Amino acid sequence: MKDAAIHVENVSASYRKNTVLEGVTFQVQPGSLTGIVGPNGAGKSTLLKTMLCLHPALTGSVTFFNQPFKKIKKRIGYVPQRGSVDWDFPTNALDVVTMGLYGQIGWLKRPSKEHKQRAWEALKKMGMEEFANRQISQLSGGQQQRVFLARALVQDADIYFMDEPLAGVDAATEQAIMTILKELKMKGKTVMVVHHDLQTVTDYFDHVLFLNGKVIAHGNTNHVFTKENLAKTYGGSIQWVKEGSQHVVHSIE
Ligand SMILES: Nc1ncnc2c1ncn2[C@@H]1O[C@H](COP(=O)(O)OP(=O)(O)OP(=O)(O)O)[C@@H](O)[C@H]1O
Repeated sequence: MKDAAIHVENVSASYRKNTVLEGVTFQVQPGSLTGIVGPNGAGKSTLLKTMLCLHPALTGSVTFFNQPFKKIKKRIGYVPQRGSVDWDFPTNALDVVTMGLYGQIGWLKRPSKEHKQRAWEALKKMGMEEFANRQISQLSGGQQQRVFLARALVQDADIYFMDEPLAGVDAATEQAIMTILKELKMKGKTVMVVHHDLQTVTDYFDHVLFLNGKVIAHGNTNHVFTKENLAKTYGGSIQWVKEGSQHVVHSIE
């Protein structure tokens, strides 16, 4: 067995007295594309934040390629939930993407022409080059999401965490983002994505982590994405609907 890209052991987290995560343990292999699913309030965003030291863990440990976050943070990319970002911050799309390079540039140094060129290329890859000089507050939600993806890409990380990158984007943006995520996986990168659309889990992800305060199930999508695990995770808040000859799952939260 290869060294785990991510090893989470017995992690618990809370907001004041409200325990949100309890005894979360799992390992993720390099080169996998994992969907994190669970109902609203299950702790999915908190899990990402705790792994990235943006929220304190009460217990447990998290390592990436056997190293703590602090030692390896330049190799980790994060796309936060769109709603958690201050989009009024006065900056343009190209500068947001260039920020993804600050680990390499150094915070007090100015980006070189080559850095700007790399940022521009990442924007281009996301089909956003014509918006390079546009203030981020003047982009649509899907365009903002593409800019954040470009920022993560330019970083050329080994591990990526993305919090609902597909929320509220149109079908074309969804396909563009999924193409990029599958390319990252093909290059051997490890990607974990918080995801809400249960219908696309089997198409999009090779692994799935069912979370509801604790890990309900985790593993290869073909083995783990079952009615039983969906019921254990969502309780009564899912429905099976007959579409043609198949039953398809819908979340009704
Ligand atoms: N900053 C905060 N202060 C207090 N409670 C919080 C805070 N952030 C989240 N919570 C609570 O922690 C729980 C888990 O929230 P979290 O955002 O991690 O869930 P989630 O699974 O990502 O939910 P969703 O699918 O709705 O985005 C919820 O009950 C939420 O109300």
